[in-house]
Amino acid sequence: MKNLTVGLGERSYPIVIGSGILPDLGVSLRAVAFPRKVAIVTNETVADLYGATVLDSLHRAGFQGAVLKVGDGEEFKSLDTLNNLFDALITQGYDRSSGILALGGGVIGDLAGFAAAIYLRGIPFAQVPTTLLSQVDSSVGGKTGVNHRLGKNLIGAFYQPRLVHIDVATLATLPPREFHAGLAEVVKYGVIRDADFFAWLENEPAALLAMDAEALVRAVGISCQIKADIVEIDEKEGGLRAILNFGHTLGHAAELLAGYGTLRHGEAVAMGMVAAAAIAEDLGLANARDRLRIEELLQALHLPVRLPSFAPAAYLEALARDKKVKEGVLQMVLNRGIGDCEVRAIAHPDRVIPPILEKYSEKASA
Ligand SMILES: O=C(O)C(=O)C[C@@H](O)[C@H](O)[C@H](O)COP(=O)(O)O
Ligand SMILES: [Zn+2]
Repeated sequence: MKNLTVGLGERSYPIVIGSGILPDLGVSLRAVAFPRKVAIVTNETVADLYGATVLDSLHRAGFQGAVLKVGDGEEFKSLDTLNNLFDALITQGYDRSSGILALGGGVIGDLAGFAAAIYLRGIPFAQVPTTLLSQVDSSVGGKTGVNHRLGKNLIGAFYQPRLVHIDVATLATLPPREFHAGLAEVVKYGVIRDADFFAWLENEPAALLAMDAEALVRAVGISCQIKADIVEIDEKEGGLRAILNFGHTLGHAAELLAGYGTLRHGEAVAMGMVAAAAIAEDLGLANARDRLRIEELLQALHLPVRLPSFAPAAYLEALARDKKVKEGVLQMVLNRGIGDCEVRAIAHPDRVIPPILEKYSEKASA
């Protein structure tokens, strides 16, 4: 078991990581003085798998929990779903002395976190992520929100949870595609911040793919520690935090163009990382070997490495709405070799992106 802290002064919170620790959730909530009345936001699938364990753990620790279900899938990360959730919270009498607990993957965490941020102007919130992607990434750092039809995560708030409680044993019930998608964000941490971690991933794909508990706790722990270190320095993405967006610039565009729910977020990030590494290679920040190591590791982890073949103009239009655009100029996170990165202004995406799509999209490899 690992205990980490995201140090944000009065808003600091623990990340508890272990295998088989879901029944201890109530104890963790008690330790952070979480409100007694808890709305457990989840979906049908996760409720069937873990609802009873969570309710039992909460009751044993003296909490009063009730399950509120939302739809399953990225297409439900919307203002409509949020509104339905507010209907339930209001009609079921959740007040300022209540808390919201997100039980599920990234969609649930982002949606429930945003609900907690704005319901009654903010009530306490806890993250109990059950997918790899949410365990290593979205449950930590306080990015909450929903998608807009014109772009991903365009509506949201920074709102930190009081607790992140991670049981890697929940990953056993994930569909393989979902598990593999989460590994993309794990690889991301190695590329942007930790060459040794990247090398360990290259050596241990089998242990990870076999969901060895020790390997999982290690991978989730290192990922969360890297993320916590970055968030502590730059909570609201004024600068450094943008590096967590490595692979996301083209990745978000691909998700949007394919239609939300078609690509898993991690799959799109995997494709986007290879494309970003190719741009880094063209600019002399990294070499072909670095790009190949990233590509080979992603493939070993069963991830796709070529972007879907949409018209370059469609990609450019989506990129123009990227949240990292500053005064009209696209900013991309590019790797400096392996284990380091920087944010670069791309003054002429119309010159940089089409040749990359030419080489790193599905059409190119057909
Ligand atoms: O926490 C962050 O900061 C990240 O950028 C992590 C990303 O992996 C994650 O996908 C995040 O939701 C992207 O946020 P966005 O602001 O680029 O939409
Ligand atoms: Zn991401």
